[in-house]
Amino acid sequence: MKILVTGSNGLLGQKLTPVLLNDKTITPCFTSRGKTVLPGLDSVFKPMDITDADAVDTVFNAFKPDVVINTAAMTMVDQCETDRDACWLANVTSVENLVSASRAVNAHFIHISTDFIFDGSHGPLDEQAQPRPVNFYGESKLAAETVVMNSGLSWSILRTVLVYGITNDMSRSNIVLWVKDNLEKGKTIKVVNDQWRTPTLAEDLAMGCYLAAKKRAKGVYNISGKDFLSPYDIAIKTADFFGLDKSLITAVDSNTFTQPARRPLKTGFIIDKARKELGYEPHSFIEGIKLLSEQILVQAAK
Ligand SMILES: NC(=O)C1=CN([C@@H]2O[C@H](COP(=O)(O)OP(=O)(O)OC[C@H]3O[C@@H](n4cnc5c(N)ncnc54)[C@H](OP(=O)(O)O)[C@@H]3O)[C@@H](O)[C@H]2O)C=CC1
Ligand SMILES: Cc1cn([C@H]2C[C@H](O)[C@@H](COP(=O)(O)OP(=O)(O)O[C@H]3O[C@@H](C)C(=O)[C@@H](O)[C@H]3O)O2)c(=O)[nH]c1=O
Repeated sequence: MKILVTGSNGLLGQKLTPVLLNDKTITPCFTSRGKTVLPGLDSVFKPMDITDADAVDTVFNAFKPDVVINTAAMTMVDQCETDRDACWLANVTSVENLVSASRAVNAHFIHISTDFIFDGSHGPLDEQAQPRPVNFYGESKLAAETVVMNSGLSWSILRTVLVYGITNDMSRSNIVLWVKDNLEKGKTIKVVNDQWRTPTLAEDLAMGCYLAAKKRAKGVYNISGKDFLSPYDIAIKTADFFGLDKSLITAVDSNTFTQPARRPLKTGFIIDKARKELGYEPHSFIEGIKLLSEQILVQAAK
């Protein structure tokens, strides 16, 4: 099975890499902008900017993937709110490019989506929940889902939530590392206690992608963690785990703590469908940060 990955330098992309390399029945092609950030990948890496339709067509026609896993996106939610053209180009126009190239080689298309397509009025949500985005990033990701659903391809849409983990040279941080970093520096942080998520270990999301690819699963699947937590809960559990000073964490609500882009209040996913149909089973949040802490130690020892 030939699998092409987009955004392979990202958090999910870097976690997908060893999973696919470990399965000798898979011939991978990892792609992202510029050079690969992972050592030893040159023979299975191709630079590919997904907003460049010609580049996408050239790589697809040469590799002829059986399955495509599209992890690439503009994921800085606040930047998406202000730079809407760049957001739409990366998150929607690019998906049109990838879908068109996938059609030419009849590939199964796996697209990664988000809880931010929902309005946060209630949660946790199953796959039938009605989308209503409250920020532009969410609008772009919902538009991308529509492109995929109307593509005529065999497709999976995997929705996830608040991904955390650590890799080399990440283009964005995540809540666990942000909390740990600030508390280690003795900085106070204000953290919301009225937003709700099911935070997702990047390794679990990568496994969900792998399971969907192996089965060429058709339809929408929620692939997230299984603990329903507020960012404040996440911060406290992170501080407890790493033995950091919890008094530096102040609980606030979303009226007092605002970001340029609105966040949906209550999301989080029900993952029963992925469990039943894909055999997906995530780590608990505590198991996840334990794994992350072990990786931090390994990185520090290098
Ligand atoms: N992180 C999260 O909390 C969540 C993420 N998701 C979704 O999961 C997917 C993966 O997210 P995650 O790995 O965390 O995000 P990252 O930001 O870590 O990775 C995204 C990758 O996409 C690449 N990319 C962006 N634009 C292009 C382009 N034009 N051409 C090629 N590559 C491009 C980036 O490249 P570069 O490194 O050069 O910037 C980056 O490596 C995304 O689709 C995101 O919307 C959904 C819910 C939660
Ligand atoms: C920076 C910050 C965040 N928060 C809260 C807000 C939010 O609920 C949570 C994470 O905020 P961030 O801005 O770090 O992350 P955010 O941009 O909300 O993360 C989103 O990323 C995109 C890609 C997705 O698809 C979403 O699922 C979601 O994971 O932490 C605070 O309470 N205080 C703070 O100072």
